[in-house]
Amino acid sequence: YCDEAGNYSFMKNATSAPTLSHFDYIIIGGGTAGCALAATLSRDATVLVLERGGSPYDNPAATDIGNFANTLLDVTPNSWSQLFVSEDGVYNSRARVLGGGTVINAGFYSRGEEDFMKEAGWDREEVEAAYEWVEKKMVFEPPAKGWQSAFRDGLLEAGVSPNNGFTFGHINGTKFGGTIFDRDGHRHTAANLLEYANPNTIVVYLHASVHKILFTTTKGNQRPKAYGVIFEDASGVVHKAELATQDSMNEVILSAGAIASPQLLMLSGVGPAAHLKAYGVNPVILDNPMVGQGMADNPMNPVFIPSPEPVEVSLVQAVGITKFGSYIEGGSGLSLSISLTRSFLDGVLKLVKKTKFPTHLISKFFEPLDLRLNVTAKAGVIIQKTDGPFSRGHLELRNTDPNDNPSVTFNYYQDPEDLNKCVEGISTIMKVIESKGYSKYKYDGVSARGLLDIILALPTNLRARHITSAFDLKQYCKDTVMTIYHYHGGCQLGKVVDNDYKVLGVDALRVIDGSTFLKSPGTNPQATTMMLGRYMGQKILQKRTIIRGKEEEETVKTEL
Ligand SMILES: Cc1cc2nc3c(=O)[nH]c(=O)nc-3n(C[C@H](O)[C@H](O)[C@H](O)COP(=O)(O)OP(=O)(O)OC[C@H]3O[C@@H](n4cnc5c(N)ncnc54)[C@H](O)[C@@H]3O)c2cc1C
Repeated sequence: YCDEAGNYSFMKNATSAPTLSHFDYIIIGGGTAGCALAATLSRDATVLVLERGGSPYDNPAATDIGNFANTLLDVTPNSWSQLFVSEDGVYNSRARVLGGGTVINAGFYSRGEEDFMKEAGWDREEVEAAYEWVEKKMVFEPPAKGWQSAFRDGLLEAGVSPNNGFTFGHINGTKFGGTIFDRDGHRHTAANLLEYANPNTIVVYLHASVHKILFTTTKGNQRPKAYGVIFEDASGVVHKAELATQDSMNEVILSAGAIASPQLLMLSGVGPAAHLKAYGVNPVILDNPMVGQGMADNPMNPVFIPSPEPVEVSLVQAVGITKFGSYIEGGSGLSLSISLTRSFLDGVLKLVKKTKFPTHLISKFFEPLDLRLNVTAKAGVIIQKTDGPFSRGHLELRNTDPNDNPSVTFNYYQDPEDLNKCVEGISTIMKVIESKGYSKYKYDGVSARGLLDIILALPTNLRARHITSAFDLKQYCKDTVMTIYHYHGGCQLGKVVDNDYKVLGVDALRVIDGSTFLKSPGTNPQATTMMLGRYMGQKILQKRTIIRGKEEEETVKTEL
């Protein structure tokens, strides 16, 4: 049921959608969690997936490893990567394509830590089975060539031990993890999980932007209940999809990611009542001040290391899982077009025109550069990611347009513990750079400390630089912070959804995606996000079977 390009027969442009349709489950967002969930639910129910972006199969070269940076920096109006700038002055991106983040990310695949599973209250065996279901379809062992092996050796010399070889598991020490790039550098995405779907019971509409979740209005003490959604196609035509029957099993499920899920809940009337009223959201269905709270983004600080030797093109493969809460990852040989970088940063300038942020670093950066250049960096980049994090912020509406970015504040490094982890992380990176194992990929006489100065001069963000006479790593971490794109929260477990991912205070509505996380799982979250989609899909179907069995029993009894 797919053509040669990989397009599924059940995948259609939303312009062909009827004005009104009915399904057992309506999933908002065909992303990382959404695809896994939809494929699973379709085995025993009718499923509609509404994805605002297009198909990743339309331009296969764009998802190859060599085009990682160019695809991510393409921020033209309908590209797969939607630029946003947080109130912290850090540029960031949101996926806008079937497969979600897995289509534009760095591809590293590593399972979540034990504590994360325990805190979420998940069933261990079913978690294991759900990870395996994902891995069988789209995860590979990376090739571990020259640069990645030298980086691994440097990590071990820097004390991030033991050497745990190749594993998906989250264990302290240094390891190679999985990747969603195959040995030819082709990316496999969450959209591939739809190969598991039942083609007769699932419909995927592309370029279908959901504007609102519809609720039955409350009468007396009755809880509000979701019964459908409104979505707009690429021609601006509005469609409605409703749950097939108003029984207790059918549901609308939000899987629109950590920015859009809290935003859509608010636009549909679920959120802090005063804030919603201020934006004219009507009716307010439920006052829940926790919607949009607990937003977090793990800070990332990079170090670029020009290399005298050629390096392979690699994204994340080796990782150091330190005991002090910093993950050290790296890539090499990234190529990017300077004119695309220019248009990306022009996009940033447009978004921040009227804000407090200084922009001189951006203009200075382009002065010596030829915009026609395509650069393949003979260099490695090593980054530290702070785990957790403890620092948290919030999301607020900026307007009522679901296609626009809401206002997001992450408060990077506000918590001193996060800052300490960064300092230890950067110190470890400096040891890796100075190590014997890494020496082949660093020019003689270049010091790790000197490489940090390069980053201070680059427009890695819009934050002011505070150059002090005595070099201060804490200040360096704050000034050069970037995102590793692992933002999460906004519809957190226990605050907006219960342990079954049902939205508190309303019926027939769940949120299943990264917005429910209390912290970022594992070194990188995509493994656990896809696993969650599969795991919850299975749980929902199990419950459905039990309820249906009971209903059939009741019918037989009544007939007798
Ligand atoms: C550049 C980058 C690099 C990364 N690198 C890695 C990595 O190497 N390893 C790793 O594990 N993780 C990585 N991540 C993080 C990981 O990819 C994300 O955490 C994960 O994909 C989020 O999954 P999700 O299901 O919560 O949201 P998403 O995958 O973003 O899915 C949300 C979907 O909802 C759709 N949507 C939103 N609003 C609407 C609407 N109104 N109507 C209809 N559809 C809508 C979006 O288009 C999107 O497809 C990276 C992310 C990025 C961006």
